[in-house]
Amino acid sequence: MPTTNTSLFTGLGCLLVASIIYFRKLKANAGNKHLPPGPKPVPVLGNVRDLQAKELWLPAMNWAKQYGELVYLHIFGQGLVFVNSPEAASDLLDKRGSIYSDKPQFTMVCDLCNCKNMVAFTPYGEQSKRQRRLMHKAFGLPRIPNYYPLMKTATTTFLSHLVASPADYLAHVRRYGGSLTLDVVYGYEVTSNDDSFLTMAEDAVGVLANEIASAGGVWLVDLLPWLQHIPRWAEGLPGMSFKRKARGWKKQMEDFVDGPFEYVKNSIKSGSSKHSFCSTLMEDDTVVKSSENFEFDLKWTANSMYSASIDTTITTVSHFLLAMMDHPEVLKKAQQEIDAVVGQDRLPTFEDRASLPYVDAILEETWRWGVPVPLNLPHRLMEDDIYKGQFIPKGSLIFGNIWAMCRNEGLYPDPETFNPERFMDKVDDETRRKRDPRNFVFGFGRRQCPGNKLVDSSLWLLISSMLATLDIRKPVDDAGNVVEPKVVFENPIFRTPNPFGCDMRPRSEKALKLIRQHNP
Ligand code: HEM
Repeated sequence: MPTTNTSLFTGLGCLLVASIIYFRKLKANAGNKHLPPGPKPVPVLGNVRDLQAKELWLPAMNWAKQYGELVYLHIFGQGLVFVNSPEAASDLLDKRGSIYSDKPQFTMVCDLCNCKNMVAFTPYGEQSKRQRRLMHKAFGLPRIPNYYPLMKTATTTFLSHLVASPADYLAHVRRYGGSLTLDVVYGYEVTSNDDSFLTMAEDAVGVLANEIASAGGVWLVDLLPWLQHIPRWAEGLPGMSFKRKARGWKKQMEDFVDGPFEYVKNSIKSGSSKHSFCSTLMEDDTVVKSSENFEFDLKWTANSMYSASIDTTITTVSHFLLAMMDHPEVLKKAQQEIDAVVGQDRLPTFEDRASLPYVDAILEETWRWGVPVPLNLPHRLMEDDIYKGQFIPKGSLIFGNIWAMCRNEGLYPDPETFNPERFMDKVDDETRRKRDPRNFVFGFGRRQCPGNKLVDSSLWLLISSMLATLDIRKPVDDAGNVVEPKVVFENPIFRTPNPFGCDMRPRSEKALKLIRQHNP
């Protein structure tokens, strides 16, 4: 047998032995306690064959229907728990947050690619709490109106780019998401679609979601962490190229973290800085003095917000466009509401929001129907736990099954249909609160998305302005036939559709004038 294969087989052999030991230990710990039900595993490998990288939320939904509110699987002894009901998510991830708020420390992403200080990966403890405090300071509800002017500029710039080159709509959405966050977080103004920070972010976020975290983010080195120490010569062996890849990605991630932060520091030094998350906190002496880790925390926190906002924004806007193309009657009804409340001589503003309930219902239904992060980002259980008589072992990865919650027929009858009317029904406050998809789509407990209030405002302004000024239709080919958008999901974490065709144009001369008036 050639040496290359010998090494691979030795590695797999060790994995097998390690898994047997681990699984026996797990069984011993479980004793006669009952794990939650789930698909039947095979010895040692566990449920490897049940898992798939693409659209895992679809089988996860079937498991939820078959087994109930908690489902347990394992791969090589590593427990995976799917939490399928809002009640269980609240009981475990919210109320028992002190043990359900850790994050898995995968060797590939955290150590080899050095992403361990990005907020979504930091273990639950002092550092994650410090970082979340910084974000809360800048993005808590009372601070959101400070960002309204930036949101307005980003929205009107987006509309004017869109009418100038509608075919490039996806590039404009990317620029919208990236430039708004660059401005809000670093005070940096993007001036073109190929801006260097924007491109850097797009590449780095793409590598993170599609390469480092592909196949759910689990690499052989995550299961056998000692493999991270293989010598350079071994990197050419089959299955061992991860270390060479990680070196390149680590440099890319560090440049992505350092570049925009250096920009803020230099602009503060030269006196040219704009108001932003970083500049506000850097110039606040009380904050600086209160923590010796301040600059480090700030640099990584700023980057985390930047990286977390781009794919999620693109995903949400994509679902909005798909919904509008499929439901012209919804678009029309929203335009009638806007025309009645706002008129056609100006764009909607935040003061109009309370008078535009149908537009709000469209945003809510877009979150619910689109589900940007269907299985949440996994949390890690820090201690053995028991829930309704079921044993959940310490170290299990906990997936909030947001997809199943947003497709819950009790909360949302006919859940596959995009139907904003469901949020227009007169219901009591308690029912309204329970059915608000924002309870789910931003995750849970102490790791819940810290950008949720910001994005609820920024995307409201974006979609209300699009509804006010644009017609959004399925494209038509040269022969006049409607081209159905091809909707394909390949990303393992975000439910981002692959690019699809969409025909957007000003709905009237007046609308075009309005758009041009803001960005001549
Ligand atoms: C467009 C809509 C967005 C959606 C649907 C979304 C959704 C999520 C979800 C599901 C999580 C995981 C929560 C958990 O682990 O329980 C998360 C985490 C996070 N999000 Fe968002 N997000 C969005 C936009 C944003 C924006 C605009 C920012 C920043 C300005 C942001 C910053 C973060 C950060 C830093 C984390 C990690 C939090 C932690 O682990 O402690 N997100 N987001």
